[in-house]
Amino acid sequence: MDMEKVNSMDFGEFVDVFGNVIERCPLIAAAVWSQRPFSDLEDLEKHFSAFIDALPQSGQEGVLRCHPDLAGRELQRGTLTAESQREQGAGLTSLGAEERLRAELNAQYRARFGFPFVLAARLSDREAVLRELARRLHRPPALELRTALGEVKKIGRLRLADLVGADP
Ligand SMILES: NC(=O)N[C@H]1NC(=O)NC1=O
Repeated sequence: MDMEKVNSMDFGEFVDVFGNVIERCPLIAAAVWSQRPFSDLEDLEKHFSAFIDALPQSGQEGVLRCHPDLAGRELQRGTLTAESQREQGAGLTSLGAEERLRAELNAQYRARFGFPFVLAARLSDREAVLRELARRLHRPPALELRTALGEVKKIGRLRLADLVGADP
């Protein structure tokens, strides 16, 4: 799909295609549509990021809360969005002690910060997820909010590249 095609999309089509660039936040795609035309993929990506940056803290936390737990119950139940399923399904299924430790750390993280632990799964692997969970769990909340939003943007960048980089 090229940029000319993206810029020619009507509102409904744009939200259908880009509505899950930010997990379960089609409102962001809806707002970005108003800012077309986009010069290239990077420009499109900047608009998604800028929208997130401009949100008040409650909105930024809301964006994070729209994410499923990483390798959590939804992965096992198969109720993730198609994008999340692809990202998490590849390398994050595991059983037994590791699974329990990850669930426990995910729960501690959510209890401390009030949003789920978010990490771009496609740029990571099982061991790194556990390492990062343990490391980020004890950081100051303001710093952690910034880091988590950075991961949301990385996930969005990869999803956009899948969509726009793809052949028509
Ligand atoms: N919680 C969390 O990080 N979720 C995700 N990460 C990712 O790469 N895809 C997701 O759904």
